[in-house]
Amino acid sequence: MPAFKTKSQFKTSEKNFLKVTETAQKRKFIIDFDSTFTQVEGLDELARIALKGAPNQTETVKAIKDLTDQGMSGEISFSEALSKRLALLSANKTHIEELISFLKGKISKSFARNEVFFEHYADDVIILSSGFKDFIVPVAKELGVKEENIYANTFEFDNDGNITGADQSNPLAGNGGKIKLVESLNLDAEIHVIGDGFTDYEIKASGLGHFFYAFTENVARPGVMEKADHVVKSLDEFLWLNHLPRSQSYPKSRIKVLLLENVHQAAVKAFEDEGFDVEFHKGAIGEADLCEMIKGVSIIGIRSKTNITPKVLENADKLIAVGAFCIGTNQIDLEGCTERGIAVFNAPYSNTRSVVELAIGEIIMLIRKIPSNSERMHKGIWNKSAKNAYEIRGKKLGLIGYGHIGMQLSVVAEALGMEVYFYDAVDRMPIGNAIKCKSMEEVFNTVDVVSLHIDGRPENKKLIGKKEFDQMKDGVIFLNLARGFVVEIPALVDALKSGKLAGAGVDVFPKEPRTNDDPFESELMGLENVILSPHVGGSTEEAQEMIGHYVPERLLEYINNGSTTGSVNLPEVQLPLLTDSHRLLHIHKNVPGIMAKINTIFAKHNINVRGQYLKTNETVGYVIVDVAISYTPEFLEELREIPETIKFRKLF
Ligand SMILES: NC(=O)C1=CN([C@@H]2O[C@H](COP(=O)(O)OP(=O)(O)OC[C@H]3O[C@@H](n4cnc5c(N)ncnc54)[C@H](O)[C@@H]3O)[C@@H](O)[C@H]2O)C=CC1
Ligand SMILES: O=C(O)C(=O)COP(=O)(O)O
Repeated sequence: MPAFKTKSQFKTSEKNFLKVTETAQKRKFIIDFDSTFTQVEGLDELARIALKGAPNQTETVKAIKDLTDQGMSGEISFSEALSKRLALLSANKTHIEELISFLKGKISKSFARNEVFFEHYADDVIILSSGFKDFIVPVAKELGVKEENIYANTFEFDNDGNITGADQSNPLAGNGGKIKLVESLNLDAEIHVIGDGFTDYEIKASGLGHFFYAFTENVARPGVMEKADHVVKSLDEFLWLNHLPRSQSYPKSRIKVLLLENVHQAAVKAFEDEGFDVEFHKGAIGEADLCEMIKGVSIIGIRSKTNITPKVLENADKLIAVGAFCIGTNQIDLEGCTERGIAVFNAPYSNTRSVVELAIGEIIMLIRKIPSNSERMHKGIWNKSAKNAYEIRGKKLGLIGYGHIGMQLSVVAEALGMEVYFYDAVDRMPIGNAIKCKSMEEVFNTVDVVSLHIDGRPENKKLIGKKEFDQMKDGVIFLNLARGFVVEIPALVDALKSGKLAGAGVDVFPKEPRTNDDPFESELMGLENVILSPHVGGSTEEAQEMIGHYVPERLLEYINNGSTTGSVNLPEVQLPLLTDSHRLLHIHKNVPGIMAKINTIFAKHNINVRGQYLKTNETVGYVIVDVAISYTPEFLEELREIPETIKFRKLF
């Protein structure tokens, strides 16, 4: 679904609503072009294009960029920066054509998504730039800016179409150009100036502008930011601050997303592309630090090693959603999240295949005694022998836990000629030729290889100990790629040392290092025919990339549209896209009478309901109502004040 509304989705009634909120005072919006309307500086890019392939390209482009920065930050005068830059450029008209098509793809993201503002205020938006009309006009017109409202320099060319300089009669070619130009416009309005440079601030400083907004989506210049009335990370923030037509009900650049444990960059991009304020960390974060870091965060993305504990939740003053970029959610206080109306999502299938492949690989390696052979070889010992080395064909594989991973492993193992037996706490239908067992003990008594694929629910703590190992046949291969705490490590060590187990593959541990810089310790270290791996069952490029797309999609659907598809703790609702209405999302305690209270408020305020959806689970109810836009703040307040309300959001 689109993350923001396009012009056509922004219906008349919504525009009318926004009109009402306008102030009586006429406003004009003076907007800078380079690094504000577009993500880049036009002249720098022109230099890059014109000097492509030239021997001195890198140095010249850098020199031009340095001059741009010096001019923008006020270190040297504007006219000095401009004339020096033009002297370094060896550009002509064909380069300008290339630049225009490049710049059309580099319109700042928050500008591109707010076409509705430019359309609505076409008469009041002024582009004021020390750049050049030759490339600014075709780009700014893309969003509906009127050509007559674009003020900028113009190039001068020689007969061959080469740029020779700037039209010096234009006030914008000299120092203080922007001020002179605004003065000449005689604007009788409240002037709002948006830009990233010192010359933009100077309009306000000269007394001609009323407000200056330092725009930092593309470049943040501290010297300019400290002069600003407001620092805005996106145009959305500017529009929100001024109650102007916009595509985001609340600016995403004010919504903090904290991504931990090196989640795939696709996830970072998904949130950044929509303008969220993203913070990324490679490692997991411990409880004490997370209690601080979580403050002000609306969305957190974690993997298996960051614990969202009750204490963390106590500090999560703004948290709306948790994304587990993995399968397991045992690291999250799900109950606490539900009670607080925080939606939790995971990636239930994306790394299944990766775990299965690792399990198959380990079974073959262990049954052939490759780990111990390999270790000896590294010490120079050659010990060629078939003794106690077997094929997996015809061997019996026992699966404890026959969920997504267990089932897929079952299919692949059968394809390799293994017989599969399984036990699951839930009555699961066998796939292929797998044989369902009534207990773990029945599996243990039967099979040659035991592999655990249960989830990490608290009841599974120490599920496998001495008693269970004793129930297994002698010489069994044992795998744990599920969760470390489900196995009693001392009992596993004893079973390996005594020869009860012929080998083991262990990917998960009761205590795992939080980052790659922390040491790993385990009693399993140094044991014969044991494969230890650093919890990499799901760590493949394929799985991580898939997860990096899948989880943000779920989170964004929830944030943007209210859908809870795939949530592991909130009632699942798949909602239609929101058009021509406002959407109210109300999460409440699931107690009798709550819907009556909600409906009474709707009736009292005579609200025109366009769609209503309700789903409950044991703890909470989630009601979504699409309403016509003509409601009052008092109506919203009354809904919010229903005592059973847990969370209330409004989307448009
Ligand atoms: N090593 C790694 O990197 C990875 C580890 N995992 C772990 O694997 C687990 C399983 O993943 P999926 O198969 O996708 O989950 P799933 O939820 O589809 O399957 C788990 C199955 O275990 C069963 N189960 C739970 N406790 C049981 C018990 N005591 N006895 C018998 N059956 C029991 C459940 O009924 C369910 O059918 C995850 O929860 C996660 O902890 C998952 C992905 C990667
Ligand atoms: O998916 C799971 O549950 C896993 O155990 C994988 O965890 P990870 O993403 O590697 O921290």
